[in-house]
Amino acid sequence: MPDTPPVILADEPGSFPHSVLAERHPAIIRQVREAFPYGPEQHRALDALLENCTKGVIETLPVAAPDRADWAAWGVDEYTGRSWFDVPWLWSESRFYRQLLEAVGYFGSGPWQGIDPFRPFKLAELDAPETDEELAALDALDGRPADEQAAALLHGSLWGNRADLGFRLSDADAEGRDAVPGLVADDSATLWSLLDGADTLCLVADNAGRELVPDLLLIAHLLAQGRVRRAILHVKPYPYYVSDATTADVVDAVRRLIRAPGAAAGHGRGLWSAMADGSLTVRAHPFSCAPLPYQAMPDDLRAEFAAAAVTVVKGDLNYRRLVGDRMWPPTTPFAGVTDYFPGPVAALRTLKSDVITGLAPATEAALVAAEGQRWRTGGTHALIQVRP
Ligand SMILES: O=P(O)(O)OC[C@H]1O[C@](O)(CO)[C@@H](O)[C@@H]1O
Repeated sequence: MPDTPPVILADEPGSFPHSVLAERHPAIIRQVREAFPYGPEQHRALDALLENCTKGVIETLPVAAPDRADWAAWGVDEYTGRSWFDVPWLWSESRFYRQLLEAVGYFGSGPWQGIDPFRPFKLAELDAPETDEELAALDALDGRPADEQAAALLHGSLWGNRADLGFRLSDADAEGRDAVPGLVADDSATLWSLLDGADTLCLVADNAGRELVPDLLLIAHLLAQGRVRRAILHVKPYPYYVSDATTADVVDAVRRLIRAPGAAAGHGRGLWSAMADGSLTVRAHPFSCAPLPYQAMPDDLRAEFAAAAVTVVKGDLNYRRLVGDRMWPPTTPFAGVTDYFPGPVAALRTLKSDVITGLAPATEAALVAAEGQRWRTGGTHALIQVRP
């Protein structure tokens, strides 16, 4: 493991992490409030959270909260009573989403129990004309050679990460902006060598909607072609980071595929059967919503990743958790910072935060020359990095 820089905090005004806590989180509260006919109790709690998350300190969860023990294990005693801006950014962001669920009664015993506050946004994405277009493109792909199909589906899954609802709240133009040289690292040949004839693929999903659909299509293709025998799809046990996929979102996405005209429906039916016969399994491990890097993963999850031919980790947040949420020099080897991971691991991510490793010196120099440091957070670049 190379020399380790400190974890990222959000205490520097003008920095990206600071803007997430100071601007993005209040914007998310406003959007959620507008999307539901909540009662006075939820409105009061959302008001309190709005005040607390920018000016207050981290508070405890109610005694009856079902995940109090998890949070105790994840360091809540150390951080309670401290400003949101002074604790590790990874920790404060996760806690914010947990407190938002508390405010809307997601974990309570009342009528709002289990109501996903982000569902309207996720469903709007599934119903968007862009989703129709992406699914229609599958018809043309169907007659192409298997390798070409696989490469297109891998890139669909990768760039699907750009369609991230939380991201768009604060950078509405990001999706349409020109992607200067797209891929800043491309280990896809190594990824294919790990996938070919693999027994088990673990895919750690990120966002629902327009990212989960291509993730599922990639899995459907790999299973149908017999490239992998089984796939395990890790989703979040509860709503998180606005658009992160839960089991309910998997169901919505598979049903969306089945309803679509053309080739998409066949993939949807294939996924439905794969879930029925166990060749596709969905897992929702509590650690998937933990405010900690994967290096701190519990033994049962470690054993699961160790047994996979490769674990594909999707998205920006999972990348931060994979390499540690630290300002590594960009040329720090990816293999070094992931050497703790219990099996082969691949990251598929568009760049939406400062964290980056594994760049060639010439690539970093070209990015800086063209864009200063904007390439780190703009969502216009992507990477496929693999540690076999
Ligand atoms: O959906 P993703 O790709 O994990 O991105 C999450 C986004 O949220 C952030 O954590 C900032 O809030 C960034 O890492 C990223 O922009």
